[in-house]
Amino acid sequence: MKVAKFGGSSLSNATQIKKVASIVQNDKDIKTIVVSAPGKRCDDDVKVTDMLIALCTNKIAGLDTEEALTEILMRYKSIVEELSIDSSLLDNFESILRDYLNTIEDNDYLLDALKSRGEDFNAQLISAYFNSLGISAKYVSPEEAGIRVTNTPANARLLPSSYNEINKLKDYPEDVLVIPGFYGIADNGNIVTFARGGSDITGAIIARGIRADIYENYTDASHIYAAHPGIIEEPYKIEEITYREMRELAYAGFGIFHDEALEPLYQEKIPVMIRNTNEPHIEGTKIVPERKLNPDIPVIGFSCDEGFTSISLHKYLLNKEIGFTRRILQILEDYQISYEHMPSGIDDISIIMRSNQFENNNSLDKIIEEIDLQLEPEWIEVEEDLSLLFIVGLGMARQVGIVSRVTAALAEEKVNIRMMNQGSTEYSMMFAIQTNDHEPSIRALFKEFF
Ligand SMILES: Nc1ncnc2c1ncn2[C@@H]1O[C@H](COP(=O)(O)OP(=O)(O)O)[C@@H](O)[C@H]1O
Ligand SMILES: N[C@@H](CC(=O)OP(=O)(O)O)C(=O)O
Repeated sequence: MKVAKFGGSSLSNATQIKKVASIVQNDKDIKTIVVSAPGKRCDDDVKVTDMLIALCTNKIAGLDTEEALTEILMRYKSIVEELSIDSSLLDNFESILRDYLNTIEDNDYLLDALKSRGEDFNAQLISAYFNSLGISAKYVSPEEAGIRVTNTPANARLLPSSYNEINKLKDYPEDVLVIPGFYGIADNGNIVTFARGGSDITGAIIARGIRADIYENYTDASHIYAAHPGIIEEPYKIEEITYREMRELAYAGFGIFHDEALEPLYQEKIPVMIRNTNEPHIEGTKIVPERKLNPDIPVIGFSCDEGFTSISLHKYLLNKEIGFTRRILQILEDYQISYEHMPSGIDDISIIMRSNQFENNNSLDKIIEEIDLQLEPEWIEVEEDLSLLFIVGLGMARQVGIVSRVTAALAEEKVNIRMMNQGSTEYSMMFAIQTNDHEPSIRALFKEFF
């Protein structure tokens, strides 16, 4: 039994939805599908999720919402008309959006409720379309499926007790269940979304809950490649990759699969196939607990993510000062900031954080002030335009000379390594670099290792 998740690129218009129907018709093992909101139809298009966010932003700013609302409804109208399904669905979509805009007072919950409709409306219309083709399908809302989550807007976490309820989906008599991705229901009834790209998370949760044999993640790429295909023209196709390797790469830039989606699958050892809706005959990349193919190649992929800020501080005899790190972390906690890495030397320490946490507030300045006041360092330096580069591969463990190959390749491109980190498991190395070195670094490493 399979769970298949179709991403926004696979559902961007009626033509794409027809391809999805054909995949489902040709594979009787697919019993449940999880769907995203319509994605971009071309490079300069806008995802429905982003249109819904814009609608909410206008509402909160007290601006006119009619134009944004109409544009969203037009996206669905064009799909409904081309698929020749009952157009009364559209009236229902409109009244739901209007109802949310008029009744939800808290801005964070309004945003999540509106965002969730992208996937919810798509699931309803896809289910209707499947039935019109003679596929016995049922739309199942996350509430009915039992996806219970924490009451943390835009950052839902599944309540583990949900799995028992989700398991009951196996008993539905229909051939295919169609479940909207990206959100769950909090105990007080609020709609709460996962992080952006979170339909992968719903897919993984459903796969785990019903103990699927395989979780297929359909997108617009036939494989996971060793480096971002937008940077390397003909990247190496990965046939098999382990959960651990994928976790590291997905964390920093491999946007093809959400890093939070691996955890539920890893727990039940459910293999993941990355497949292409436009080329369903290609088998794609398999994410597995242990890989049998190419166990000895040292590096399996490189990823790089932009948007990091570091605070570095220096103080003579810092290493002797008991509680120094704890006090820094306490300051971060006071401002609700999470950190990603903390490279250190005997007299200096750096804290690397995602910069988007400082958007729309001046907490970075306040944190620096607070550190200065409480810890009295000799100097503090802030860098706001950092990227984190990851070199990943289980085969790197116990191999001598990998770091020197990496640093030599980066040196040749005149990339200045600002900080570096390697965990004791030796399957991942992190280098902090300046953002304008992102693409040259990936190209240099690809040339060195593939
Ligand atoms: N290493 C990689 N291998 C393949 N695709 C990648 C990689 N890194 C990033 N991508 C990008 O991920 C995209 C698919 O993810 P996404 O746009 O979220 O798809 P969907 O809308 O189907 O969920 C691909 O089009 C590709 O540009
Ligand atoms: N639609 C949501 C969730 C999602 O997973 O989308 P996609 O499959 O297009 O990455 C978003 O844009 O964040």
